[in-house]
Amino acid sequence: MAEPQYTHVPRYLTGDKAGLHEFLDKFDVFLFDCDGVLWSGDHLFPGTVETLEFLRKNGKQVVFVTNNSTKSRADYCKKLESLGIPSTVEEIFSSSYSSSIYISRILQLPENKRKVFVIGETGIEQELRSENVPFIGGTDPAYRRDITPEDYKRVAAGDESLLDPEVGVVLVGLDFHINYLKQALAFHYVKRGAVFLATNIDSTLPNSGTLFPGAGSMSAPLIMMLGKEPTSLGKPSQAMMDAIEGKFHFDRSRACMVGDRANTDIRFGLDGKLGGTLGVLTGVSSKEDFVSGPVRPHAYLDKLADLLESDS
Ligand SMILES: O=C(O)[C@H](O)[C@H](O)COP(=O)(O)O
Ligand SMILES: [Mg+2]
Repeated sequence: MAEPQYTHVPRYLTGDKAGLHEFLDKFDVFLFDCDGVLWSGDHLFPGTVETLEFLRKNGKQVVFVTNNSTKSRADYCKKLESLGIPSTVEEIFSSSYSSSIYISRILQLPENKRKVFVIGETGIEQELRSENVPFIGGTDPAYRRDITPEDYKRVAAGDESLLDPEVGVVLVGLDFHINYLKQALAFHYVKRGAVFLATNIDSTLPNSGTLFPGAGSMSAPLIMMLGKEPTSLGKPSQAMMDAIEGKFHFDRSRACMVGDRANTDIRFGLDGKLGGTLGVLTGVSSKEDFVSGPVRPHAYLDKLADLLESDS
Protein backbone atom coordinates (compact mmCIF):
# COMPACT_ATOMS: atom_id res chain seq x y z
CA MET A 1 0.00 0.00 0.00
CA ALA A 2 1.42 3.39 -1.03
CA GLU A 3 2.40 5.59 1.91
CA PRO A 4 -0.13 8.39 2.53
CA GLN A 5 1.01 11.75 1.22
CA TYR A 6 0.74 14.74 3.55
CA THR A 7 1.27 17.67 1.22
CA HIS A 8 -0.62 20.57 2.80
CA VAL A 9 1.27 23.92 2.89
CA PRO A 10 2.96 24.28 6.32
CA ARG A 11 2.80 27.65 8.13
CA TYR A 12 6.12 29.23 9.11
CA LEU A 13 5.51 30.54 12.63
CA THR A 14 8.90 31.96 13.70
CA GLY A 15 8.33 35.68 14.34
CA ASP A 16 4.56 35.35 13.77
CA LYS A 17 3.31 36.26 17.27
CA ALA A 18 -0.41 36.17 16.42
CA GLY A 19 0.03 32.95 14.47
CA LEU A 20 1.89 31.36 17.42
CA HIS A 21 -0.86 32.37 19.86
CA GLU A 22 -3.54 30.92 17.57
CA PHE A 23 -1.54 27.70 17.06
CA LEU A 24 -0.77 27.11 20.75
CA ASP A 25 -4.35 27.80 21.84
CA LYS A 26 -5.53 24.83 19.79
CA PHE A 27 -3.73 22.26 21.95
CA ASP A 28 -3.74 20.94 25.53
CA VAL A 29 -1.06 18.27 25.00
CA PHE A 30 2.38 18.58 23.40
CA LEU A 31 4.30 15.42 22.48
CA PHE A 32 7.99 16.31 22.27
CA ASP A 33 10.58 14.43 20.29
CA CYS A 34 13.98 14.75 22.03
CA ASP A 35 17.08 14.40 19.82
CA GLY A 36 17.17 17.38 17.47
CA VAL A 37 14.34 19.22 19.24
CA LEU A 38 15.39 19.64 22.90
CA TRP A 39 19.06 18.88 22.38
CA SER A 40 21.79 17.64 20.06
CA GLY A 41 23.62 14.91 22.01
CA ASP A 42 24.32 16.49 25.40
CA HIS A 43 24.04 20.05 24.11
CA LEU A 44 20.70 21.47 25.32
CA PHE A 45 19.34 24.04 22.88
CA PRO A 46 19.05 27.55 24.42
CA GLY A 47 15.54 28.41 25.63
CA THR A 48 14.39 24.78 25.89
CA VAL A 49 13.90 24.89 29.69
CA GLU A 50 12.04 28.20 29.49
CA THR A 51 9.83 26.96 26.64
CA LEU A 52 8.74 23.83 28.53
CA GLU A 53 8.17 25.91 31.69
CA PHE A 54 6.07 28.36 29.67
CA LEU A 55 3.89 25.56 28.23
CA ARG A 56 3.42 23.85 31.62
CA LYS A 57 2.67 27.21 33.28
CA ASN A 58 -0.11 27.60 30.69
CA GLY A 59 -1.63 24.26 31.66
CA LYS A 60 -0.26 22.21 28.76
CA GLN A 61 0.54 18.52 29.31
CA VAL A 62 4.09 17.78 28.12
CA VAL A 63 5.05 14.24 27.04
CA PHE A 64 8.48 13.14 25.77
CA VAL A 65 8.52 10.62 22.89
CA THR A 66 11.96 9.50 21.73
CA ASN A 67 13.14 6.89 19.24
CA ASN A 68 16.52 6.83 20.97
CA SER A 69 16.68 3.35 22.53
CA THR A 70 20.12 3.77 24.13
CA LYS A 71 18.55 5.03 27.36
CA SER A 72 15.66 3.75 29.47
CA ARG A 73 12.80 5.99 30.57
CA ALA A 74 14.49 6.27 33.99
CA ASP A 75 17.75 7.32 32.28
CA TYR A 76 15.83 9.98 30.34
CA CYS A 77 14.23 11.19 33.54
CA LYS A 78 17.71 11.69 35.00
CA LYS A 79 18.99 13.39 31.82
CA LEU A 80 16.03 15.77 31.72
CA GLU A 81 16.40 16.54 35.44
CA SER A 82 20.15 17.20 35.00
CA LEU A 83 19.31 19.67 32.23
CA GLY A 84 16.80 21.53 34.42
CA ILE A 85 13.67 19.88 32.97
CA PRO A 86 11.70 18.17 35.75
CA SER A 87 9.76 15.11 34.54
CA THR A 88 8.34 11.79 35.68
CA VAL A 89 8.90 8.38 34.05
CA GLU A 90 5.20 8.37 33.17
CA GLU A 91 5.74 11.40 30.90
CA ILE A 92 8.48 9.61 28.93
CA PHE A 93 7.98 7.12 26.09
CA SER A 94 11.07 5.62 24.42
CA SER A 95 11.43 3.06 21.67
CA SER A 96 13.23 0.78 24.16
CA TYR A 97 10.07 0.88 26.32
CA SER A 98 7.61 0.32 23.46
CA SER A 99 9.75 -2.60 22.17
CA SER A 100 9.86 -4.22 25.60
CA ILE A 101 6.09 -3.88 26.05
CA TYR A 102 5.50 -5.32 22.56
CA ILE A 103 7.70 -8.36 23.27
CA SER A 104 6.34 -9.03 26.76
CA ARG A 105 2.63 -8.29 26.20
CA ILE A 106 1.80 -8.52 22.47
CA LEU A 107 4.10 -11.19 20.99
CA GLN A 108 2.95 -14.71 21.74
CA LEU A 109 6.26 -16.58 21.91
CA PRO A 110 6.56 -20.32 22.56
CA GLU A 111 7.73 -21.04 26.13
CA ASN A 112 11.14 -22.26 24.93
CA LYS A 113 11.68 -19.27 22.62
CA ARG A 114 11.28 -16.29 24.94
CA LYS A 115 14.86 -14.99 24.91
CA VAL A 116 15.85 -11.83 22.97
CA PHE A 117 19.14 -11.36 21.15
CA VAL A 118 19.84 -7.62 21.53
CA ILE A 119 21.85 -5.37 19.26
CA GLY A 120 21.81 -2.15 21.26
CA GLU A 121 22.65 -0.42 24.52
CA THR A 122 21.62 -0.40 28.17
CA GLY A 123 18.29 1.35 27.49
CA ILE A 124 16.93 -1.77 25.82
CA GLU A 125 18.36 -4.03 28.53
CA GLN A 126 16.81 -2.02 31.37
CA GLU A 127 13.36 -1.97 29.77
CA LEU A 128 13.48 -5.71 28.98
CA ARG A 129 14.49 -6.38 32.59
CA SER A 130 11.59 -4.32 33.89
CA GLU A 131 9.27 -6.58 31.86
CA ASN A 132 11.13 -9.76 32.98
CA VAL A 133 12.07 -10.57 29.39
CA PRO A 134 15.27 -12.68 29.23
CA PHE A 135 17.96 -11.44 26.80
CA ILE A 136 21.55 -11.93 25.62
CA GLY A 137 23.90 -9.68 23.65
CA GLY A 138 23.46 -5.93 24.17
CA THR A 139 26.29 -4.48 26.25
CA ASP A 140 27.73 -7.92 27.15
CA PRO A 141 31.50 -7.59 26.58
CA ALA A 142 31.58 -11.21 25.36
CA TYR A 143 30.13 -9.94 22.05
CA ARG A 144 32.51 -7.00 21.69
CA ARG A 145 35.18 -8.97 19.86
CA ASP A 146 36.24 -10.04 16.37
CA ILE A 147 34.71 -13.15 14.85
CA THR A 148 37.16 -16.09 14.86
CA PRO A 149 37.65 -19.00 12.43
CA GLU A 150 36.25 -21.19 15.24
CA ASP A 151 33.05 -19.08 15.34
CA TYR A 152 32.33 -19.81 11.68
CA LYS A 153 32.50 -23.53 12.36
CA ARG A 154 30.42 -23.28 15.56
CA VAL A 155 27.68 -21.31 13.80
CA ALA A 156 27.66 -23.73 10.86
CA ALA A 157 27.35 -26.62 13.30
CA GLY A 158 24.54 -24.86 15.23
CA ASP A 159 26.70 -24.93 18.37
CA GLU A 160 24.26 -24.01 21.15
CA SER A 161 27.01 -22.34 23.20
CA LEU A 162 27.13 -19.67 20.48
CA LEU A 163 23.58 -19.82 19.04
CA ASP A 164 21.29 -19.98 22.08
CA PRO A 165 18.32 -22.23 21.18
CA GLU A 166 15.99 -20.19 23.45
CA VAL A 167 16.35 -17.04 21.33
CA GLY A 168 13.01 -16.30 19.68
CA VAL A 169 13.47 -12.57 18.98
CA VAL A 170 16.20 -10.38 17.49
CA LEU A 171 15.78 -6.73 18.60
CA VAL A 172 17.98 -4.16 16.84
CA GLY A 173 18.55 -0.63 18.16
CA LEU A 174 21.29 1.99 18.10
CA ASP A 175 24.50 0.17 19.13
CA PHE A 176 27.73 2.14 19.60
CA HIS A 177 29.68 -1.14 19.58
CA ILE A 178 28.22 -2.78 16.47
CA ASN A 179 30.41 -5.44 14.84
CA TYR A 180 30.57 -8.34 12.38
CA LEU A 181 30.03 -11.04 15.02
CA LYS A 182 26.78 -9.46 16.28
CA GLN A 183 25.47 -9.06 12.74
CA ALA A 184 26.37 -12.67 11.88
CA LEU A 185 24.61 -14.05 14.97
CA ALA A 186 21.51 -11.87 14.45
CA PHE A 187 21.34 -13.06 10.83
CA HIS A 188 21.45 -16.72 11.86
CA TYR A 189 18.90 -16.26 14.66
CA VAL A 190 16.40 -14.75 12.22
CA LYS A 191 17.15 -17.42 9.62
CA ARG A 192 16.38 -20.00 12.34
CA GLY A 193 12.97 -18.42 12.89
CA ALA A 194 13.50 -15.61 15.42
CA VAL A 195 11.15 -12.60 15.07
CA PHE A 196 13.01 -9.64 13.52
CA LEU A 197 12.27 -6.39 15.44
CA ALA A 198 13.81 -2.91 15.51
CA THR A 199 13.37 -0.32 18.23
CA ASN A 200 13.37 2.23 15.39
CA ILE A 201 14.82 2.67 11.90
CA ASP A 202 16.04 6.28 11.92
CA SER A 203 18.84 6.41 9.34
CA THR A 204 20.88 9.00 11.23
CA LEU A 205 21.42 10.33 14.75
CA PRO A 206 21.78 14.09 15.29
CA ASN A 207 24.69 14.97 17.58
CA SER A 208 26.87 18.10 17.96
CA GLY A 209 24.92 19.82 15.22
CA THR A 210 25.64 17.19 12.58
CA LEU A 211 24.61 13.61 11.80
CA PHE A 212 25.98 10.18 12.75
CA PRO A 213 24.92 6.58 12.05
CA GLY A 214 21.43 5.97 13.41
CA ALA A 215 19.59 2.88 14.62
CA GLY A 216 18.43 2.19 11.08
CA SER A 217 22.05 1.78 10.00
CA MET A 218 22.35 -1.11 12.49
CA SER A 219 19.43 -3.07 10.98
CA ALA A 220 20.22 -2.14 7.34
CA PRO A 221 22.86 -4.93 6.91
CA LEU A 222 20.36 -7.48 8.23
CA ILE A 223 17.66 -6.20 5.83
CA MET A 224 20.21 -6.59 3.02
CA MET A 225 21.13 -10.14 4.11
CA LEU A 226 17.59 -11.33 4.94
CA GLY A 227 15.67 -9.53 2.20
CA LYS A 228 13.02 -8.40 4.71
CA GLU A 229 12.32 -5.42 6.96
CA PRO A 230 12.01 -5.65 10.76
CA THR A 231 8.85 -4.67 12.59
CA SER A 232 9.81 -1.27 14.00
CA LEU A 233 8.30 -0.20 17.34
CA GLY A 234 9.46 3.42 17.26
CA LYS A 235 7.91 6.46 15.53
CA PRO A 236 6.07 6.50 13.14
CA SER A 237 4.71 3.14 14.37
CA GLN A 238 1.50 3.85 16.29
CA ALA A 239 2.51 1.42 19.06
CA MET A 240 3.82 4.37 21.08
CA MET A 241 0.82 6.58 20.25
CA ASP A 242 -1.54 3.90 21.56
CA ALA A 243 0.59 3.56 24.72
CA ILE A 244 0.56 7.33 25.26
CA GLU A 245 -3.22 7.52 24.74
CA GLY A 246 -3.62 4.57 27.09
CA LYS A 247 -1.72 6.50 29.76
CA PHE A 248 -3.11 10.04 29.27
CA HIS A 249 -6.51 9.45 27.63
CA PHE A 250 -6.06 12.68 25.73
CA ASP A 251 -8.20 14.16 22.94
CA ARG A 252 -6.05 13.60 19.85
CA SER A 253 -7.56 16.63 18.13
CA ARG A 254 -6.17 18.77 20.99
CA ALA A 255 -2.66 17.24 20.82
CA CYS A 256 0.40 18.40 18.85
CA MET A 257 3.54 16.43 17.94
CA VAL A 258 6.75 18.48 17.88
CA GLY A 259 9.63 16.93 15.95
CA ASP A 260 12.77 17.44 13.85
CA ARG A 261 12.28 14.54 11.48
CA ALA A 262 9.54 14.41 8.84
CA ASN A 263 9.48 10.65 8.23
CA THR A 264 9.34 9.70 11.92
CA ASP A 265 8.01 12.49 14.17
CA ILE A 266 5.73 14.33 11.75
CA ARG A 267 4.52 11.10 10.15
CA PHE A 268 3.83 9.75 13.70
CA GLY A 269 1.60 12.75 14.48
CA LEU A 270 -0.20 12.76 11.13
CA ASP A 271 -0.80 8.98 11.04
CA GLY A 272 -1.97 9.28 14.65
CA LYS A 273 -4.56 11.85 13.54
CA LEU A 274 -3.30 14.45 16.01
CA GLY A 275 -4.76 17.96 15.76
CA GLY A 276 -1.35 19.39 14.91
CA THR A 277 2.28 18.72 14.01
CA LEU A 278 5.10 21.22 14.44
CA GLY A 279 8.49 20.83 12.76
CA VAL A 280 11.72 22.42 14.05
CA LEU A 281 14.84 23.02 11.95
CA THR A 282 17.42 22.09 14.62
CA GLY A 283 17.72 18.39 13.80
CA VAL A 284 17.50 16.15 10.76
CA SER A 285 14.86 17.55 8.37
CA SER A 286 15.48 20.71 6.36
CA LYS A 287 13.07 23.53 5.49
CA GLU A 288 12.84 21.91 2.03
CA ASP A 289 11.80 18.61 3.62
CA PHE A 290 9.06 20.32 5.64
CA VAL A 291 7.83 22.65 2.90
CA SER A 292 7.95 20.42 -0.17
CA GLY A 293 8.57 16.84 1.02
CA PRO A 294 6.01 14.00 0.97
CA VAL A 295 5.32 14.38 4.72
CA ARG A 296 4.79 17.99 5.79
CA PRO A 297 3.99 19.40 9.28
CA HIS A 298 1.07 21.77 9.81
CA ALA A 299 3.60 24.41 10.89
CA TYR A 300 7.33 24.78 11.50
CA LEU A 301 9.83 26.93 13.43
CA ASP A 302 13.54 27.68 13.15
CA LYS A 303 13.93 26.39 16.73
CA LEU A 304 11.72 25.32 19.64
CA ALA A 305 12.43 28.46 21.71
CA ASP A 306 10.68 30.54 19.02
CA LEU A 307 7.45 29.45 20.78
CA LEU A 308 8.44 31.92 23.53
CA GLU A 309 7.77 34.80 21.13
CA SER A 310 4.08 34.21 21.83
CA ASP A 311 4.83 35.05 25.47
CA SER A 312 6.35 38.45 24.74
O1 LIG B 1 19.33 6.74 15.36
C1 LIG B 1 18.47 6.91 16.23
O2 LIG B 1 18.15 6.04 17.05
C2 LIG B 1 17.72 8.22 16.21
O3 LIG B 1 18.41 9.20 15.52
C3 LIG B 1 17.48 8.83 17.55
O4 LIG B 1 17.14 7.86 18.42
C4 LIG B 1 16.37 9.86 17.43
O5 LIG B 1 15.84 10.13 18.68
P1 LIG B 1 14.56 11.13 18.76
O6 LIG B 1 14.85 12.23 17.77
O7 LIG B 1 13.37 10.31 18.37
O8 LIG B 1 14.56 11.63 20.18
MG1 LIG C 1 14.53 13.83 16.77
